[in-house]
Amino acid sequence: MNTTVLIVAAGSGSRLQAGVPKALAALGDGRTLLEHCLESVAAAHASGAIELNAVAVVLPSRQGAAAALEDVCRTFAAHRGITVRSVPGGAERADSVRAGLAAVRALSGETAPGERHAVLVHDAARPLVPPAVFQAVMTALGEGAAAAVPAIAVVDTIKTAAGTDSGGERVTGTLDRSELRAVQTPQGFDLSALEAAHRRAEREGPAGAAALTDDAMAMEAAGHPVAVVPGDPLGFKITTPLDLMLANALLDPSSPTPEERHL
Ligand SMILES: Nc1ccn([C@@H]2O[C@H](COP(=O)(O)OP(=O)(O)OP(=O)(O)O)[C@@H](O)[C@H]2O)c(=O)n1
Ligand SMILES: C[C@](O)(CO)[C@H](O)COP(=O)(O)O
Repeated sequence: MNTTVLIVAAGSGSRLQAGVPKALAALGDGRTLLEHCLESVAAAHASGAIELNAVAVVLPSRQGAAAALEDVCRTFAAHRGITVRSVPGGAERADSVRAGLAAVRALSGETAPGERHAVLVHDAARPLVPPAVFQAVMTALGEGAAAAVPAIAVVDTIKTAAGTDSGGERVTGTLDRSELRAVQTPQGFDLSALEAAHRRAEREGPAGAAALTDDAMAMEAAGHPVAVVPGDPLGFKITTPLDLMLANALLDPSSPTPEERHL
C-alpha cells in the first residue's frame, strides 16, 4: 500500500528541559532525536515493513530550530534517497498533525476510487521503534482496518483521583488493568478517513485540538473501529530526562543489546 510517514516534531519538550526543542536534543552518538527517528523509518523501509512513498516532517516554527531541523531532513533525504517534505507545526499536537496531513496529501496525490493511501503518524519523540512495530501496523491496514495502533500492557495499578478541600488528593476508584493499554506510535490510518476525522474534530473548535492526545481518538469519535497491534517497550516516548538517560544507555555501544537484556 502506498504509505507516507508523518513525523510530528514540533513540540517544545517542556518536560524534557533540554534547552532546545525536543526534536533537536542529542541522543546516543550525538545525532538529534529527529535523525534517530528518521533512521528508524528508513530501517523499517529497508526491511520491507513499509512501502514508503515519502516522509512529511512537522517542525517547530522557532526560526533557529526550524533551520537546523530542515537541515537534518535535507541530509537524511540526500543520504537515503527518500523524499522528505517539512512544514511548520501548530500549538497543540493535533494542530501539527493537521498541518502535516496537508503535506501528506500533496505528497500522495489524489485518491482514485477504490484506491487506498496509508499514513503512519509518528512521534519524533519515539526514536527507537523497531521495524516489527511498523510491520504490525501495516499488516492491520492491509487486512482492511482504517486505523491501527501499537500498544503494550500497563504494568502499574491505575487509580482515578480527585482534589480534596485541603488541597491534597484522594482516590476515587481503581481501573480494571486487564483492559488498559499504553498506546504508542506509529499509528496507521487510511489517509482519507483520517483527514475526514480531523476535519470533524476541528469543527468542534480549538478545545478539540488540546483534547486529542492521539490521532486514533479522532477516528474513534468518527465511529471507526481502531485495531490494536503489539507495540514494543523500545517504542517508549522520550518525555522526561529519565527517558533520555534510558535511551542513551540503550544506544551505548558498550551496553548489552536489547535482546541480551530480554527487552
Ligand atoms: N504542538 C506540538 C506538540 C507536540 N508535537 C509532537 O508530538 C509528539 C509527542 O509530544 P510530546 O512528547 O508530548 O512532545 P512535547 O509537546 O514536545 O513535550 P512537552 O509536552 O513536554 O512540551 C512529539 O514528537 C512532539 O514533537 C508537535 O509536533 N506539535
Ligand atoms: C500520541 C501519543 O504518543 C500516543 O501515546 C501520545 O498521546 C502523545 O501525548 P503527549 O502528551 O503529546 O506526549
